[in-house]
Amino acid sequence: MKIVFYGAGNMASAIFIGMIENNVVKPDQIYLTSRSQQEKIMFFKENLGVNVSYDDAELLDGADYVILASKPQSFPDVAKRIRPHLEEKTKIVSVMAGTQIKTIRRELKTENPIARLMPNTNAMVQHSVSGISYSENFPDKDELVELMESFGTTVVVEEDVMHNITAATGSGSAFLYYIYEKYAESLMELGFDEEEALFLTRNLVIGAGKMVEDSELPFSQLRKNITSKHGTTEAGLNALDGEGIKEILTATLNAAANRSEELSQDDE
Ligand SMILES: NC(=O)C1=CN([C@@H]2O[C@H](COP(=O)(O)OP(=O)(O)OC[C@H]3O[C@@H](n4cnc5c(N)ncnc54)[C@H](OP(=O)(O)O)[C@@H]3O)[C@@H](O)[C@H]2O)C=CC1
Ligand SMILES: O=C(O)[C@@H]1CCC=N1
Repeated sequence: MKIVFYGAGNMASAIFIGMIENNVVKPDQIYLTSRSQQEKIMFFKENLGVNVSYDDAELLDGADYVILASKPQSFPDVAKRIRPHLEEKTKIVSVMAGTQIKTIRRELKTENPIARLMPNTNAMVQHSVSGISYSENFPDKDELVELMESFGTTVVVEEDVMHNITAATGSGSAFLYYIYEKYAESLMELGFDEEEALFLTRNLVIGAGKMVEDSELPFSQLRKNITSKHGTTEAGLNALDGEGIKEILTATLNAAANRSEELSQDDE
């Protein structure tokens, strides 16, 4: 199997590191290229044993999969590189937010099978939850799912659901990290110094994550187990509701999903 990544940034590296760590592919089956940051991809070559090249003919020769992992705005340049060398057997997998299958087809001028994947950077620890949608002519869906499940779980969705998946899980961890950042800042306002605030927040998040992983209980029950009648937790939760936590999260997710739609219209 030969898997070629156009783009070796945050998302691509989380995917290939996740795949390698899980032994689903060998490092020498992975080929990386980028726009200009040779140092960065040489680091991956030296530390992981993956291949690196800027020669598109060599990269695409016999490729089973090409992973499109640049920013959507860089895709026209990426397409220019790929177009002349794309072989019929190569399946294309895009992780670009908002870029539609029909746009990828048009830019690459190809009838090759195309899938869209919306992963997240938790791929690095094999915990991405990724949406997948396929072009009609995509063969071997099972092979792709198996590859993608090497770095987490997958849900197959219609392409128009990708906007919501992008918001929910593609961007989702960033929203959670931001809440943790703000939590630590609020702890500093309570009087903890920065080191203490980060230590407390980090361990709180790790512990809560492990509870979610290990417990069969729904979130609501985990919460109820902490909340005494007329106690401190109830007081805090009432303040959270009073500030409109649900509305804030709904607005956050709508803004992200709408931006995905806008990105998809940019390339109409
Ligand atoms: N980050 C995330 O959490 C997620 C990102 N995505 C999607 O993944 C994609 C990449 O995001 P992210 O990894 O964060 O971005 P990064 O900026 O970290 O990486 C972008 C990569 O694309 C490369 N690139 C740009 N132009 C070209 C080109 N002409 N030829 C080859 N490579 C090129 C860059 O190379 P160089 O460094 O040399 O400029 C870089 O390696 C986006 O489309 C985004 O929507 C999807 C889900 C989650
Ligand atoms: O912010 C973005 O546009 C990309 C897509 C999902 C996560 N990062």
